[in-house]
Parts: sequence; structure tokens; C-alpha cells
Amino acid sequence: MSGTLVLVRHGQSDWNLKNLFTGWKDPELTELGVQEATAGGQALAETGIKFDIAFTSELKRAQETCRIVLEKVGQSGLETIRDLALNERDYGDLSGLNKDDARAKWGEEQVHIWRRSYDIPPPGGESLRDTGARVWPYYLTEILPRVLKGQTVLVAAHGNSLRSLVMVLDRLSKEEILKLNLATGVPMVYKLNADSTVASKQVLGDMSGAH
Ligand SMILES: O=C(O)[C@@H](CO)OP(=O)(O)O
Repeated sequence: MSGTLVLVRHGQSDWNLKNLFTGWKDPELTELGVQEATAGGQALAETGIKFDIAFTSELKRAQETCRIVLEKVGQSGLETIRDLALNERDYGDLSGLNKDDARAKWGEEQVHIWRRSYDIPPPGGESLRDTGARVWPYYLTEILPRVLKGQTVLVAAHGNSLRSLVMVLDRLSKEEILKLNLATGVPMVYKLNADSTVASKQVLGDMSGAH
């Protein structure tokens, strides 16, 4: 067994609340989002976990979630690396549109395909495969080597940038990834084997309400 990898999606953002496609846009956490990040951090604190390093994206909602989680585990100010590679999937021309308006215009099925399919990109944006094509190399070069050295690593990022990682870690098919939604602020604790496969996965909270 090697180290521990903790993945957490940011708490609810202002645009999640307003039901807008967000992507690379940069809204703040809502009050509920702060509470969710706090609850996730609290759940981690109860396990007694101590991180060696944290990674987050270039977007405020993930950075703020990362900061809150570190505060809750008593590690404010821990070295934190920010990188565009961990940003949310770029929603292209859908960014800023209301998701219900998009369903009314293009239909429920098409919008679901844009939101959750593996390889069909929204107009002008990234598919999950495109997102994985930047997240995965970053994971392999910057994050995984630390976990394999035995470190405990926090990654605070986004619904779809994390789905692209979870797809590979959990060995999900294109059909299975279509159904996977990550809840905001719920940490996923992975223990990895020395060959970088998953030894165990523990979800500290409720993923069932995610959509
Ligand atoms: O708007 C977004 O960028 C994402 C995450 O909030 O939305 P969706 O769940 O539709 O992929």
C-alpha cells in the first residue's frame, strides 16, 4: 500500500445555485457552498487525516473549498499548488446559459449528453475526454508520484475535472460515467497500491443527491 489521495468537489457556487453552466467562469461559493466545504473538512478532520500537500484549480470556488478544508483539518497555510489543468471542463458556448433554458431549446436528452457523455463536447467546449486529456497527465506527473511516495494529497477541484479522474481510478466504462454525478463538498478518500491501482475508496458523506 502507498499513500492516500483525497478528491473533493467544491461546495455549491453562485452559478450552481442559479442553475447556470459554469465551466471556466469564476463565481464564488454560496453560503451553502461554504457550509458544504466546512462539513467535508469536518468529516476529514474526524478521520485524523493530515495532508502533505494540496492541489486545486485556478478557479475561486475550488481554491476557497481547499482553504476551508485545510482550515478544518488544522492545516491552514499548507503548501497548495494551483493549476489550470484541474479547472472545470470548459463549457464553451453553453457557459453562462441557464440549464433549463438549454433543455427547452435543445431538448433534455441533448443537454444530458453534453453534460455527462464521455466524448461529445458542447459547442465550443470540452468533452469529458478532452478534460481528461489535461487532467490525467497532470495527475500522472504531479500528483500520483507523491501518493506513491506515501504522501497524503488533497485535490479540491470540480464536478467534471474530478469525474475524468474518478472514471480512470474506478475503472468506469463510458456508459457508467454517464450516470456518475459528484456531490459538492463530499470527500472521496482513495488508498492506492504501489502499482497505482485503487486499494480502497471511502466516501465521507452522501453522494446520492448529486445531479
Ligand atoms: O456548470 C458546470 O460547470 C458544471 C458543474 O457545476 O455543471 P454540470 O453539472 O452541468 O456539468
